[in-house]
Order: sequence, then structure tokens, then C-alpha cells
Amino acid sequence: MSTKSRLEAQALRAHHGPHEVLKGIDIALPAGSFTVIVGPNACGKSTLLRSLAQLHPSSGGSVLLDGHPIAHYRPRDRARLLAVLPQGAEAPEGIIVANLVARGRHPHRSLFQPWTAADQSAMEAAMEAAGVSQLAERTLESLSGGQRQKVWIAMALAQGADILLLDEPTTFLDLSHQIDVLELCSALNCAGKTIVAVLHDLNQAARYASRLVVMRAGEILAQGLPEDLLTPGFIDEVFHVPCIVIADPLTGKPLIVPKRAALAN
Ligand SMILES: Nc1ncnc2c1ncn2[C@@H]1O[C@H](COP(=O)(O)OP(=O)(O)OP(=O)(O)O)[C@@H](O)[C@H]1O
Repeated sequence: MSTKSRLEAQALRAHHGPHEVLKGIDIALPAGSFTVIVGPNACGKSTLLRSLAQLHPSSGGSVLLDGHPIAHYRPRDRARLLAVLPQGAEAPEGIIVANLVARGRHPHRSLFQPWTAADQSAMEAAMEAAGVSQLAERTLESLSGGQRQKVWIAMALAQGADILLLDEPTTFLDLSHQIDVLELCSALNCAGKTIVAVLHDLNQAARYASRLVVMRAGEILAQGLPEDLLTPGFIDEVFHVPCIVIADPLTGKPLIVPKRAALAN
């Protein structure tokens, strides 16, 4: 049996003001899986990720980390097990990469404890794994969007958590940087991390996810293997896009080809 951390939610509800955004979500995120959450705009994907990470208050149900209510964990204990990269993460102006990644060590350090050799090696290993070691002395502002995203992932890795929650980690990146970030996630997953990411691109989701979670209007419509879920009928039902689905010639995974309007019927 795996000793890695497990995250799950039972009957999870969340609101934004009077609007119920999550309507009773049951989800289990198996240790070592690469779960991708997809669904139409405004269906509640980010709210789900934020609620799982305790960045958004739930209004019912529970989130369990290793079988215990996550709300019972002290923030630093929780942060050792679960790292989250929300959309639009912000850093202090002028901060250099090494210092930002070092912030990932906060849950492992007490207030007056000096920086230790273990902190240094965890920080360097995180930068190495994320491929940003050569950027250590650069300011965050001086980096491209893709480089920045990898630095944020390095910070999350420095936290040493088993579980990484990533909200649209490829947004605003060109194709090459999208692939870079997804390959990094895949490599981290192969190295044992549990990855949960919100993505919009169904073909990328199909290629990288070991499990797909499909949301609609605050509920989970389906979850399972991408190859089981991504049928033309299901995609049309959820996204209103007539398409054909073929096997990706490189991976054998589903490859969604939207039909041109003239061919839609
Ligand atoms: N801070 C907020 N205040 C009020 N309503 C919000 C807030 N954040 C999200 N919402 C609303 O909650 C619903 C779900 O939003 P959420 O961002 O979780 O969806 P999403 O599936 O991640 O969307 P997208 O694909 O567009 O990023 C939407 O109707 C949105 O307008």
C-alpha cells in the first residue's frame, strides 16, 4: 500500500456569494496519479482546486487528506503534504528566482531557524527538477511566462509535498512552453508526485492525464481514463463541439479533431 498522501473530497459544496458553485463533489485523487480536470468555462474547476487546497472556504461536505479532515491540519503541516499553484500567483517586486524558490521551504522552518544545508539542497534539487537552476539569480520579472511558470513549480517542489495542485499551468504560454510545463509535470508524476491540474486543451489532457475528471455546472459529470471518456458523443454533449476522435499516432491516446462547420452535420 502506498505511503504517499491521498486527497479526496466528499459531498463538497462551495459558494461565491449566493451562487452555489460546487454542488456536492465526490472525488478521490489516488496517490501517484496525474489527474486533469476539464470542463466548460465557469463550471467550477478553479473553485474545486481552490477548495481542495483550502484557499476557498467550503460550505458543506469535507476534504480529507490521508483520511483526516484537511481543516484540522495546521497550515504548515498541510503545506508539507500538499502544494498549490493558483492562477495568477503573485510575488514581491524584484524578487530573484532563488529567493522565491526558497520560500517553498517555509513550512519546514521555524521563525528564527537559520537556513540549513537541508533547506539549501531541497531548494537546489527543486530548481534542478524544474529546469530553472540557470535562472537562479534572475529576477522573476525578467523571465518569460514559461520560465516563470517553471519557477513557481520549483517553489512548490521545494515545499517537498507529495501532491501538487496546478490551476491552468499552461495559460498564456506558447505551444512550446505549454509542452515544456506538461512534460515537467509528467516527469514529476513519474518521479512519484501526485499531480492534479486544471487544463482547457482536451488533447493535452488526453495525452498527459492518467485520470480525467469532467465537470459541468458545479458537478462531476464523469471521471476515468481519457480513452474511455473522450468519445465524440460525450465531447459534443459537454462542450457542444461536433468532432471525430482518432488515436494519436504518437501515443495511441484520443486525439480530438473538431469538425468544420460545413461538416458538422
Ligand atoms: N471571486 C469570485 N467572486 C464571485 N464569483 C466568482 C468568483 N470566482 C469565480 N466565480 C464564479 O464562480 C463560477 C465558477 O468559477 P470558476 O473560476 O471556478 O470556474 P472555472 O471552471 O475554473 O472557469 P474557467 O474555465 O473560465 O477558468 C463562475 O460562475 C464564476 O463567475
